[in-house]
Amino acid sequence: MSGTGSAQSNEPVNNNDQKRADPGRRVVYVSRAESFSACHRLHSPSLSDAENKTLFGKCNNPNGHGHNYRVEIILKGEVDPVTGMVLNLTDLKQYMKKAIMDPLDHKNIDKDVPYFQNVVSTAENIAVFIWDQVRKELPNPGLLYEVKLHETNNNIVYYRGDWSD
Ligand SMILES: Nc1nc2c(c(=O)[nH]1)N=C([C@H](O)[C@H](O)COP(=O)(O)OP(=O)(O)OP(=O)(O)O)CN2
Ligand SMILES: [Zn+2]
Repeated sequence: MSGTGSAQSNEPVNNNDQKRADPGRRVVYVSRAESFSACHRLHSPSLSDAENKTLFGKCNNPNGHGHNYRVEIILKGEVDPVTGMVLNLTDLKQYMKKAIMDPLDHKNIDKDVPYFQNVVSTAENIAVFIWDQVRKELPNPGLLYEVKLHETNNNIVYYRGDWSD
C-alpha cells in the first residue's frame, strides 16, 4: 500500500495521490433537507388522452394525486479557513425557502407553477426545476453539486446539472 494518501495519512495529496507543495483547502460536501407537500398529475400535452392513460396509469388520474416530497440540496466547496464553512446552513435554509418551499409547498404543481404549464411534473423535471431555482439564489451557484428528490419512499431522482452531448 502506498504511504501517501493512505487512510492513516493526513498529508495533503492531489488527485494523483502525490504530495503537493501547496496544500490547498479541503473540499467538503454539505447538505440540507426539507419536505414539502404538493399534488400533481402526470399528463403529457404531446400525447393523446388514451396514450397518457396507458403510459402514466393511476398517476394520470384527472383530479391528480399528492406526495410528501423530500428534497436534499448538496453543495460541494472549499472550507473557508476563517468561517470554517462551505456555506452557512442558516443561509441555505433561506435560499431553499425561496427557491423550493415558497413555489412548491402546498401547491398544485401543474396549475400553480408556471414552469410546469407545458412540462410534465415528473420527479425528474421537478428536480431540474429545483436545480435552476436554487442556483438563482446561491451567492456562488458553482457550489451546487446535487439535487436529490424523494417523490415517495421508494422513488428517488438525482440531478447534478448534467446535459446530454
Ligand atoms: N420516471 C418516473 N416515473 C414515474 C414518476 C416519475 O416522477 N418519474 N412518477 C410516478 C408517480 O407520480 C408516482 O410517483 C408513483 O407513485 P407510486 O407508484 O404510488 O409510488 P411507489 O412505487 O412508491 O408506491 P407503491 O407503494 O410501491 O405503490 C410514476 N412513475
Ligand atoms: Zn405522483
